[in-house]
Amino acid sequence: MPGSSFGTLFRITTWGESHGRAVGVVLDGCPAELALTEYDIQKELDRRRPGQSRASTQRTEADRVEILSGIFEGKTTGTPISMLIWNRDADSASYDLLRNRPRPGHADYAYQMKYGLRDHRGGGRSSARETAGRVAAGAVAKKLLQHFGVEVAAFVTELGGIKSRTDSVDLAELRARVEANPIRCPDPNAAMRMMEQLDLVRQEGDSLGGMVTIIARGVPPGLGDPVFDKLDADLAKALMSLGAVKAVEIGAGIGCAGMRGSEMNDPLRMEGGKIGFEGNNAGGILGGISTGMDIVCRIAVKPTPSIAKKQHTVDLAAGMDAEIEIKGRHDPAIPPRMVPVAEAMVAIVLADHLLRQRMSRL
Ligand SMILES: Cc1cc2nc3c(=O)[nH]c(=O)nc-3n(C[C@H](O)[C@H](O)[C@H](O)COP(=O)(O)O)c2cc1C
Ligand SMILES: C=C(O[C@@H]1CC(C(=O)O)=C[C@@H](OP(=O)(O)O)[C@H]1O)C(=O)O
Repeated sequence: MPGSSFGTLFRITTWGESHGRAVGVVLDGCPAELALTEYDIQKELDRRRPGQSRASTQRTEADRVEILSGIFEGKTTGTPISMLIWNRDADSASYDLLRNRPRPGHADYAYQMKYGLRDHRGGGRSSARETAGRVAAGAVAKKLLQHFGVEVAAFVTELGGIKSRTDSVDLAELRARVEANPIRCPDPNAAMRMMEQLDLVRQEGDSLGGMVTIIARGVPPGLGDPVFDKLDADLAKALMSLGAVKAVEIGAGIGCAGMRGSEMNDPLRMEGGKIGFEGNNAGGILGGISTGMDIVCRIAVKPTPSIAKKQHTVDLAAGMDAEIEIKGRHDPAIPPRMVPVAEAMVAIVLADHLLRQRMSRL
């Protein structure tokens, strides 16, 4: 189905709606003989699952994965891997009054303009519930990357204007600190202040935005393409394809505009017989191709559009101005929930390019 698939050799198609029976993914192109268990998938889905803290939507879903195909006796078979996650706690009645009233900031109006009709219960395909399929496929990508010594970790670096300091360089330690608090910020002081701010804003019926950083370590040099399917271009598309992401930065990102060449360039040098770089403003990518340095992406995530505060909208059936009060269960801020989802998208792009790179040289 056009618009539902992503990737070239490691290709995913997600399916399902937030208030339909289930959501899921078909992953085609994963090589055979990759050791893979249900637990590998479940542990990533558990990180994404809604309803885990007051920083998240109160919709409670177990999100147990059912693997329908592509795995035999703990290994991938090389055939399409199909995975299903049931919807058990959709509260569709909370959307009854919104049938003809598009939510400001959400996809409702544009979605209706595209298809001419719309299942008004939840965001349908534009709901973040769709990302469960991406995270399931991302878990397979992570397993494949592990085989090549590549790891991916994401964390919240800013929420509601509160910025964090991140000094840890060890990804395992970083990950432990990220999972230690519901904000998923590795700086415990900043995380505490972010949560206080979030509690205040939630009480006012409002929401917050923020920034998420994603690091990929151990990526071999040479992944990507010099034109069009540049690694940074594919990462930007993957991350921008997530709801609420409004900007993607690689390395120095937007800050590069104010720098001089002598500040921006990362000089090369020999380090113990190997070639290295003195800095990483490039974010691990030059000319669309990985350099072997950490790949560093930052995404700007807008405040959750579905807020409890009364807002102006229109009534599409009556053709009149109207007011809207949203009663459903929504994330007061998206960045903490974005962490496993952004990791999954980066892992999928890297897995795709790893497989492509194996075809580009004898
Ligand atoms: C992980 C994640 C969780 C989200 N949670 C919510 C939510 O609870 N309520 C909501 O209205 N939007 C939520 N969104 C954002 C909407 O899905 C998104 O704003 C909508 O699809 C419109 O897309 P756009 O913001 O990119 O224009 C979430 C997005 C992500 C990625
Ligand atoms: C259900 C999830 O998050 C949902 C993301 C979402 C949205 O509009 O993006 C809206 C809410 O869902 P509902 O359709 O029930 O109003 C959130 O609860 C999930 O992530 O699994």
